[in-house]
Amino acid sequence: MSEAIEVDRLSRRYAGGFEAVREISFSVRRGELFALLGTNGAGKTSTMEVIEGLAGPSDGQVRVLGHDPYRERDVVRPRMGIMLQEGGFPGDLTVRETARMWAGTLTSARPVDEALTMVDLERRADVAVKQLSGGERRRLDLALAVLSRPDVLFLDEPTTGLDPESRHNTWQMVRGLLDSGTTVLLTTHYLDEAEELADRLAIMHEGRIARTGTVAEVVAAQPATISFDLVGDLRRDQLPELPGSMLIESGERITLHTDTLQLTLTRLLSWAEEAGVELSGLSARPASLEQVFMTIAGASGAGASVGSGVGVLQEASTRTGAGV
Ligand SMILES: Nc1ncnc2c1ncn2[C@@H]1O[C@H](COP(=O)(O)OP(=O)(O)OP(=O)(O)O)[C@@H](O)[C@H]1O
Repeated sequence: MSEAIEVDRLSRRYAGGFEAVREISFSVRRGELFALLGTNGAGKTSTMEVIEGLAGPSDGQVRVLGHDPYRERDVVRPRMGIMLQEGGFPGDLTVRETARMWAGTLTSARPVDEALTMVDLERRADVAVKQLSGGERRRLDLALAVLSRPDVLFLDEPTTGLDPESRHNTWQMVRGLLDSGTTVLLTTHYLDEAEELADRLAIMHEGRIARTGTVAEVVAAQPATISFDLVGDLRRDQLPELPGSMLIESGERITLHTDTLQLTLTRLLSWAEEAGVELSGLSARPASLEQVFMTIAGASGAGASVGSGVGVLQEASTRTGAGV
């Protein structure tokens, strides 16, 4: 069996009938890091809780390592490591005492000092938890999550509050765990973190999965951007027809969104060469994960459907060759 986590048409409704998760499906292969991204309130935590076996699904099915994580929690829980957003441990215990206490609940924990070293907390082992900084607490939460040598590790916003060096150290540690075969399900608000770590990802919005795939696949579905300035004698109505691209004029700046970056750029540059025009401030770049995210987040605000890709932009623009 190569799938560590299988989510099949999962829905979760809260008391009162609000549907926080709406028929989502995805799977996570063994040894893979899958990132769950989304706007605030998109349903990431509601989804994670069901996969972790903390709540049952309202509809649909979840399997973790081939088992139902809610009904067969006794079987699945020992093989999971869960890093919660708030660890909630007593502040008067030291870091080492806290880790020892947690290790005492596990059947085959790794040595406490090894776990503290993994998260760079060994020098803080004798400090009371209440004296730790926010970032150090986060790292303690992570140490506790890996104490059981889990097959499946759940990381809920693991680097929130960490300084850049600690973030990079955490990423290194997660890569090490992946190399040793651990499967990781990550939620994060940092898109660079997903770009760094995720083999595949899903972007959730309003309870549904709006996009899923590798970072490259998700980004490829989003139009690329070409921009330049209208300066000197150059006017918008002189520009050539560029089929399949969408033009936005903002002051002197012209921005083109296109699904065919190479073709559109070639046509634009050929025209500029023939016409003897210098395209001042020219830049051409593929879409970023951030643009995909913003399109999804903005789509609902503009009344466009998620998945239409450029719904928001279309309202404020025209297509080249049709009215320019
Ligand atoms: N116990 C609950 N009862 C009712 N509604 C809830 C409950 N918990 C969460 N919700 C609602 O479900 C929706 C999804 O919340 P959830 O916490 O899963 O989102 P999220 O993607 O994790 O958000 P964030 O990024 O802000 O943590 C939100 O509208 C939230 O208000």
